[in-house]
Amino acid sequence: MVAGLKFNRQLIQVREAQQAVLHNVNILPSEKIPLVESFGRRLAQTITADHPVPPFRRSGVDGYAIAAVDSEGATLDSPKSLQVVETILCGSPPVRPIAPGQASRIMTGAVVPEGADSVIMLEATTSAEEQVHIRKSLNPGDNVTPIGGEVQPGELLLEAGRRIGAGEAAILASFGYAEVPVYRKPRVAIVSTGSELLEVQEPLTPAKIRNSNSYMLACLVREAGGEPILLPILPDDPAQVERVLLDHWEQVDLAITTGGVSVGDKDVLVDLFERWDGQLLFNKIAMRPGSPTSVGVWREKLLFALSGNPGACFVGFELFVRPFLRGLLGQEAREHRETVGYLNADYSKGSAYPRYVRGKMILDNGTVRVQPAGHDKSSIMTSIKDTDCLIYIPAGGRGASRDQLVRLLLLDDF
Ligand SMILES: Nc1nc2c(c(=O)[nH]1)N[C@H]1C(S)=C(S)[C@@H](COP(=O)(O)OP(=O)(O)OC[C@H]3O[C@@H](n4cnc5c(N)ncnc54)[C@H](O)[C@@H]3O)O[C@H]1N2
Ligand code: MOO
Ligand SMILES: [Mg+2]
Repeated sequence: MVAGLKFNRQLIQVREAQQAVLHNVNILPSEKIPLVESFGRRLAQTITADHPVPPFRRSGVDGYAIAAVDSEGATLDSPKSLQVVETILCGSPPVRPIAPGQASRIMTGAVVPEGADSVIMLEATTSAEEQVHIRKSLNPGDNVTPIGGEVQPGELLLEAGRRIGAGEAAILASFGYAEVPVYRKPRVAIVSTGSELLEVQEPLTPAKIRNSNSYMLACLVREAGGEPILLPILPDDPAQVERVLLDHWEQVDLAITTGGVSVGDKDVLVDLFERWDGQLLFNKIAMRPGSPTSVGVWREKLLFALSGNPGACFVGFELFVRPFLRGLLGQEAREHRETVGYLNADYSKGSAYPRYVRGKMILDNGTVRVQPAGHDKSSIMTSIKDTDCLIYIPAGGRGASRDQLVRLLLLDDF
């Protein structure tokens, strides 16, 4: 990019910008971690079943294992009596097969013995000495889960790229993955720039504000499966920003800066882009907020220069950084899930560019409605906490009106 860039920017569409970013995805290497620490991580390997579940014929109730044919015609008033040959507890295989006229006492989760094809619940029996009286007729298979009844050997259980949560952890444990292959967490440097910024612990002084973007971004990075590396706030000095970023460049996979991307005298990232040896992918996007959001490739890594305005910073992360992180973590689907919903209030601000308005979904008796944030200016930070979707308002003069159906980008990570 050449000097004069500040005022000479080439506008591109959001989709083109996203594609330019995603073009630079290289899936991260994998590592093995203990299962107990794997929550929220992304599987680096497809998991298939190497054994059936259950691995043995399993009783679903406490009662007696029998051959169903031996219970034929049994009722409450005319029970069938069988000889009890064994008690089968969980964790110990049965030692005696059932012969005609015989039964074995059995517990929920224990192995159904040879010769038995069903289990009668304890409550439908009475017993005396070595005898059990069956008071109900059973069908073969009643209360027995066959071998492989839940999972057959060779079945696909979990695809690579999947986020590990409760259900995935249960599967991994069942199949013996004490160590889980996951993609390494992307390490993300976060640098807020701006000479007006104070560290969180500092008292307010004239013309200053505390840095909130770094902490917001650190949460977003974590939520997306990355490891945030918070660097100290930096003043509007491009040489210093360049030096600090380069000092950390080896140890990170990407960097996010905030602030200094517009046309102010001290817009420090713009000045950095004029002096660095990187390649700018774009510096002006047809969107609100965050039109000056810029992304470049620097020594084979991406630098996401997000706007300093908190609202624009948030939207910039969602539209560009999160899809990129999904890519690094091996996910096929990198874009946000979408749905549609009815606007719960007029949104009368028109715009030359499409808008991504912070919204909160309301599930109203099977209908999705969406409340646009009351304070949605890009400088507003307090409405971010109530945002679970971005409302897409197409470019145009009139915005959108209450009850109009609008596109929604869901911000949950699937
Ligand atoms: N003449 C023009 N002025 C502006 C334009 C424009 O096109 N022409 N664009 C506006 C838009 S749109 C945006 S968005 C902002 C972009 O600003 P920058 O990315 O350069 O960000 P800064 O100027 O550094 O800061 C903007 C605002 O955000 C506050 N800020 C910055 N960093 C933080 C932080 N870490 N935590 C909390 N708040 C932060 C900063 O104090 C400013 O108030 O430019 C418009 N101007
Ligand atoms: O595009 Mo700026 O991000 O509106 O405030
Ligand atoms: Mg500025």
